[in-house]
Amino acid sequence: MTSLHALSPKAVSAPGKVFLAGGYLVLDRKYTALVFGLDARIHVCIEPIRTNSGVTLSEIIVRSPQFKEATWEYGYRLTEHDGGIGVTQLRASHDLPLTRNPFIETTLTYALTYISSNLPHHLIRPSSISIVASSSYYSNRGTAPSPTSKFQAFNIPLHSAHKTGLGSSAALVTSFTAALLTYYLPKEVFDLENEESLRILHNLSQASHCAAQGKVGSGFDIASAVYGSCLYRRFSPSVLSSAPDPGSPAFATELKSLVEDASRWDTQIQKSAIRMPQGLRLLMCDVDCGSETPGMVKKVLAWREENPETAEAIWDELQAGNEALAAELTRLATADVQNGDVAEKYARLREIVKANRSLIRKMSVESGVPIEPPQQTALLDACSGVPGVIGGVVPGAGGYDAIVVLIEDKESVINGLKKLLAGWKVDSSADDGVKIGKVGVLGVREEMVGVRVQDPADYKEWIDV
Ligand SMILES: Nc1ncnc2c1ncn2[C@@H]1O[C@H](COP(=O)(O)OP(=O)(O)O)[C@@H](O)[C@H]1O
Ligand SMILES: C[C@@](O)(CCOP(=O)(O)OP(=O)(O)O)CC(=O)O
Repeated sequence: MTSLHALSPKAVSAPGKVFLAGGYLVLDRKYTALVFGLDARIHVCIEPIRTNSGVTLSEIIVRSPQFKEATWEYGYRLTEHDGGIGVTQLRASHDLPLTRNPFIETTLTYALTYISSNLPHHLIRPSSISIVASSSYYSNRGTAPSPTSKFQAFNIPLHSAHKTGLGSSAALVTSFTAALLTYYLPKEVFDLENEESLRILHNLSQASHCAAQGKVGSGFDIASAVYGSCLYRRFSPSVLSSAPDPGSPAFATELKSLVEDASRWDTQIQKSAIRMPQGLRLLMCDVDCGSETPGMVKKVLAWREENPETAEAIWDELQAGNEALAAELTRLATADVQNGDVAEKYARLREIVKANRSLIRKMSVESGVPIEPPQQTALLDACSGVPGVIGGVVPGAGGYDAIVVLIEDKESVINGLKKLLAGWKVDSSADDGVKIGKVGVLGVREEMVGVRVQDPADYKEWIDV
């Protein structure tokens, strides 16, 4: 094997998501989801390995320098029978426990395998990879290492970090895959400016994310990490449920075919179908109380199977409401409606959000799953009463952990919400006995752009620590 051209540092970032409409529905290809990308991003910087001391020939070191003890070292080798690149975690030091990061390990295995099948006669050279995330992915308090720093250091290990639910694993898998492909493959083969490369990135990231999660979800979070805000129709679950296992004979050839063969994928991603009108924005609020998405999904789907008629009526009505929401946002974004009475301008939008919420509550009550539980109803009603707030919903699977509000993009509106939330208490007398904790405004908003190339120099202070 010969070694490739001189490799220079590369950096990439991918956005987190907020699932505005279509939770549960999107699991069925008949229905679609409205997903917004966020300005909270996960950045991955990759460069040739810096030191030769103690580094064996085929080694990739991954670090997440904002967290304590977050270094993962991997040895890699080409396996026999076309099984792809096998990745083995190495012990960074005898004093440290071996903590695994399945998202990194799996993504590395899939991406290196794909790279090696595109460069069969080249050696994959060792590299050093750093991950840096926007602070809003975690609700822990961090400190900025310098006054100009855009990121914060959290003085805790990653497993103690409290996630805010912006889709860290999907943004990580996408930017990690994109960084590896951009770094190792020549620009003629992979280039993030090119639609075909985005399609490859999407398919490969979906495969890695599913394998790391151990389940096939709808994939909306990878779609928005790659493409940014979009209207999303999922791929058929069979596309990935029959995917080959890493290391099995012919894994490399089958993965290449799965990723590249457009006829195997029936995903539909429409970027032009969703817009955010000028003068409006989304605002996320983190509720200090968790919900387990997989358990809720299981229950909702079981109820739907037992009650097909009732479910179908709700699903169809909600799909129509979600389409109306996308259409109204687009109308407001494109038509000449900038002037005029604000209350009148947003009246229809307000009605649509309200009607969709009542259908989500119906879904909750009928299925017995707390998608919009009474505590969130009270919170959303109160937020909707703040001047300048159009309305709000429980995003994605719903539950107790977050709300998203659509508001007029004015400081006074955010201040009004902050004032309301600062004093927000939910009594424990709700029937389910669940007491939600503090509600905080997350400093994130929608962003239309998906994965993008970054300047590696921007991460210098994190790579040199
Ligand atoms: N900054 C980071 N560095 C390394 N790995 C990360 C980072 N943030 C998230 N991850 C990985 O993603 C996992 C969280 O994924 P998941 O539980 O699916 O949450 P989410 O809903 O945010 O995607 C973590 O356990 C870790 O493996
Ligand atoms: C129920 C769903 O349709 C949407 C879940 O959306 P969330 O945004 O709640 O997801 P997590 O980040 O995994 O908690 C499941 C799916 O589409 O896979």
